[in-house]
Amino acid sequence: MKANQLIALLQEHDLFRSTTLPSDDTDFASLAYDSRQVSANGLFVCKGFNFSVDYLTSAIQNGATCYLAEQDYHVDTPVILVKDVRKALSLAAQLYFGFPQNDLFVIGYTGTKGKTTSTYLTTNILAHAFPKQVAMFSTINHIIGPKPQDQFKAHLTTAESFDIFHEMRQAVDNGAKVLVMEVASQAYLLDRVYGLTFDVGLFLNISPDHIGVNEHPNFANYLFCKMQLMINSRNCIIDADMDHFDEVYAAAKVSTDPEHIFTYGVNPNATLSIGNSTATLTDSEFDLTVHATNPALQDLAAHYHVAVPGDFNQSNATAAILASRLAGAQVADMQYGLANTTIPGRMESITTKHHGTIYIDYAHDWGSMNALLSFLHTQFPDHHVTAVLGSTGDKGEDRREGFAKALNQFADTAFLTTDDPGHEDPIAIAQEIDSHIDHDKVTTTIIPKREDAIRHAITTATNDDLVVLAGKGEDAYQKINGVDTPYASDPVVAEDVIAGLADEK
Ligand SMILES: CC(=O)N[C@H]1[C@@H](OP(=O)(O)OP(=O)(O)OC[C@H]2O[C@@H](n3ccc(=O)[nH]c3=O)[C@H](O)[C@@H]2O)O[C@H](CO)[C@@H](O)[C@@H]1O[C@H](C)C(=O)N[C@@H](C)C(=O)N[C@H](CCC(=O)O)C(=O)O
Ligand SMILES: Nc1ncnc2c1ncn2[C@@H]1O[C@H](COP(=O)(O)OP(=O)(O)OP(=O)(O)O)[C@@H](O)[C@H]1O
Repeated sequence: MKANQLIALLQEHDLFRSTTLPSDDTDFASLAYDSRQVSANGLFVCKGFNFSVDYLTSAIQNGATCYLAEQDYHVDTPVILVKDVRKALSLAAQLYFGFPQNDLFVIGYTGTKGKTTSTYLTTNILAHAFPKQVAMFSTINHIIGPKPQDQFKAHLTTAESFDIFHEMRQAVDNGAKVLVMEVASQAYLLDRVYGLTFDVGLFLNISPDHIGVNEHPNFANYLFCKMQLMINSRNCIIDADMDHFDEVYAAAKVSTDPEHIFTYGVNPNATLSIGNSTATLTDSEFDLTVHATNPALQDLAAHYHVAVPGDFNQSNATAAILASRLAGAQVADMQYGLANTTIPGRMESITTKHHGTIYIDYAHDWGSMNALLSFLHTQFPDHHVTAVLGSTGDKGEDRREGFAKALNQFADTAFLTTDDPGHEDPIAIAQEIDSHIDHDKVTTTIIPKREDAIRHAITTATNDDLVVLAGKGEDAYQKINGVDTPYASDPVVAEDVIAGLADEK
């Protein structure tokens, strides 16, 4: 990467301040933001809340011949000074990896809930339409090519900019033509996708979450960050039924012609309206009606079967239908993809012989718990609903009252237990949830050990009961005192309990 090209790009974005490089003809052999990843003749980027000048010293020892930063650290190495280092890192990564986004149709999902589910649904539709050409960056894992080694676990919902463009380059080199990715609000807060224009940006919903230390200072900032996806997308897709719809639509209109803004939902005025919806305990079906003259959308008026239950998953599926049409998929691809996708830890179900239906679901805030329990309560009003849940320690304290609110409305029994307590006492967290419970409506029992709570819930459930194991999905750990402590995972514990029940044999 030539220094003069980087400087020109930074100037274009009004980010460049000055440099002490002796010549702007310098050619960097590598780029890194972690001192441990620096190699010979590298450019090292100094950023981060916990940045230490020691990292710069060790980067220089490891081969950095220049650093890029917001301040001069007065080390005997040339510097490129910039106004905003996170934005500069994103641009430098795009230049270094040859702007891989230009060879991809990039679809980005934001929303408080449903990003992972919709990303999986879209990926599977597109994988049917364009085999071996679809990359995916989700909270659960990343796919950057068709070989087994091209799939790996994710660390963040949206990775650091350098890693995004690095993986995009690898995906393109492995033959990808489309990328489906999750865009967390933090991605805009921390400029992880700065300078990236999405071909399609989807806004699924918003409810208060991720507000606090190291996250957003308030809801307005959370909404503002999420809305940046609309401003940075060539086509926008928005849930017509969501809170703050008008603000999100207005953000989309800032940079996108209304012809390229699409809406969906049960709302009869949406571009795609969901109707004739039917649900079983384990899946659902619906029809779509098209309210647009755009000829490219007309055949989407069809019948769809989704292999995951929940009315919210019909919304996620419809978002995926619109996004995959814009990427070129046919209705047959959509019908196939939706009918054949399950998402790890999202509305996974186990049907027992005598202990009802068990759901393993990642619901871990009021919005998701409310969506899940209200769906079960409304669709299956005669069934007894039991929930097993805790609430995370060290963050999201208001979730505790939110869970109680959802339980009071839609559950009959709750086993309150441990869920990533961090540095807090899980029993105290459970008691806090319990303090907001209306005990005339919900019977609660606090059982600290999660495995025991699941065992009690399943063992005491009878034929038509619905048992929700909420919050952990397929996580095989509990975050306790800063350590990811091994935990078998909810589905494994549930299967184990069922296997041990005499009447299930
Ligand atoms: C508050 C926050 O979001 N921090 C993220 C941010 O950290 P940062 O840039 O401040 O960097 P830092 O961790 O302080 O480290 C300082 C710098 O020193 C470097 N370093 C460090 C050690 C060393 O030996 N040498 C060295 O050079 C590091 O590479 C880094 O560049 O950038 C890092 C990647 O460069 C992220 O790993 C880190 O995420 C932390 C772990 C995190 O937990 N983030 C959460 C809040 C988050 O981002 N969540 C969202 C949303 C999830 C959702 O929607 O549910 C997500 O996208 O996952
Ligand atoms: N469209 C939706 N509206 C409300 N709740 C939803 C929706 N889609 C999924 N959920 C609920 O939210 C849970 C998490 O879903 P998913 O993992 O797809 O969302 P996410 O946006 O990736 O979440 P997170 O940011 O917490 O990782 C699901 O297990 C389900 O209970």
